[in-house]
Amino acid sequence: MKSPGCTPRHVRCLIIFSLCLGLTCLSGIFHMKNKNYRISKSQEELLIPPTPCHAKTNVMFLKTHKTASSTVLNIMFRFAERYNLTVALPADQLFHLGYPRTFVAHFVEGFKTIGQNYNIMCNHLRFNPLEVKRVMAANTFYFSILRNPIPLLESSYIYYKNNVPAFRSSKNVNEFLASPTKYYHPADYRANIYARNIMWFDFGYNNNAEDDTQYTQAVLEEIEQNFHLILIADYFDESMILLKHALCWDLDDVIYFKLNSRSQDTVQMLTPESEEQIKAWCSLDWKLYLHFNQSFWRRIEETIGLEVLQKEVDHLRARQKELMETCLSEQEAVRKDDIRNKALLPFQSGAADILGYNLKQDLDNRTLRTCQKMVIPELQYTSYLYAVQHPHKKRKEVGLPLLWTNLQERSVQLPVSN
Ligand SMILES: Nc1ncnc2c1ncn2[C@@H]1O[C@H](COP(=O)(O)OS(=O)(=O)O)[C@@H](OP(=O)(O)O)[C@H]1O
Repeated sequence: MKSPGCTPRHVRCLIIFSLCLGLTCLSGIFHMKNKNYRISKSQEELLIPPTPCHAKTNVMFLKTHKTASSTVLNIMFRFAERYNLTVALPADQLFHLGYPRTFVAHFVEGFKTIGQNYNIMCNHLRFNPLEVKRVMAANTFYFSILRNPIPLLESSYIYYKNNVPAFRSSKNVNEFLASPTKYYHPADYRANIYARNIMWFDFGYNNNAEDDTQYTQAVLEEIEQNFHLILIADYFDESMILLKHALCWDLDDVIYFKLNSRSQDTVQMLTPESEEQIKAWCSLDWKLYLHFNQSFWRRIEETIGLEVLQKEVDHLRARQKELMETCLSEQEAVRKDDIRNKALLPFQSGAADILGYNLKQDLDNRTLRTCQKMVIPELQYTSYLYAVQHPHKKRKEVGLPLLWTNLQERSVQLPVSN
């Protein structure tokens, strides 16, 4: 017996409708492959399909100093190349966006013609939200990275030993910290920024301000409003996983080789007194770090959870190891004098021996290109991207041999030496 109103035409409609529904579900499943999905517990329990997310391509990274930020810049540049994105690069011969001057839009190459159409911004600058917003699209994701001020100050001391008056005039980092005001003179304010609360300064605030609770609280709140995410360099791998989720990127987008690190013999041991002194001398940075270290772990607990985090960190490390075995002659960074290809020599500064990498000799062209991008230091990569994006401008000079010729910059794949 047929149910009322169930004519052959209705049956055909029902079959067509079911087919469409099936196809829609199937296409959804294929589309989901290799993408990240935020699955909340309730969704899991109810077996509701997770909401897909789309990789964010408008991203601003505030590159703070001595915080593993060169490694992050390398990740950002590789991502920009992968998706053919426009990077807000420093104008003319500069390698930073006007630092230490407060950022203004015209520090960006091509701003007058390109306007508010840049996708990625990640070279050093002193943050100034209104001017950055003139360059970056309205839906831009803002993030930055902080490091424990104790190892950070030691790192700064060695790296800026010759440039910063307060460091130059002291014998070593412990002597400086025993009585910082003896070496840190207010008259040298500009040249001394790396010697006190450098992260506070990079975020655009006064690094010599009085540590007053109301003021610091207001600054922390403002940073929370301006940035979607603050990473912690001391938990770099965990940071990369959190970033990957926040941006809906693939794991391979956040695989990295550590860049801009020092040889162990150029690291000075801090005394316990010096460590305590840093917390007081750089109390603004100390507060900044404590606050965002706490929110970093809270964010992990509220989003991916510690268990998933650990699994993904393990994946990241396994993939990194695999890539190191593919790319590198030695399975680690080497001292500056041991870097064979001088085109891959990182910028050297102060009393630090900044390490770099040697690539394997017999890599095929495609692998070689991938490996070169993993190890190319910040200045060389900035100069290269600038030449690609602004072919009619004079190339930024690094003073080292070129890794890629001009032809290759126009994406012509030719055999290259490593
Ligand atoms: N992945 C990862 N994890 C942890 N730490 C890392 C990582 N990558 C770089 N580094 C360390 O960061 C220091 C360099 O920081 P920056 O690249 O920000 O320096 S710079 O301001 O751009 O010159 C430098 O610290 P020091 O070696 O203590 O000087 C690097 O060793």
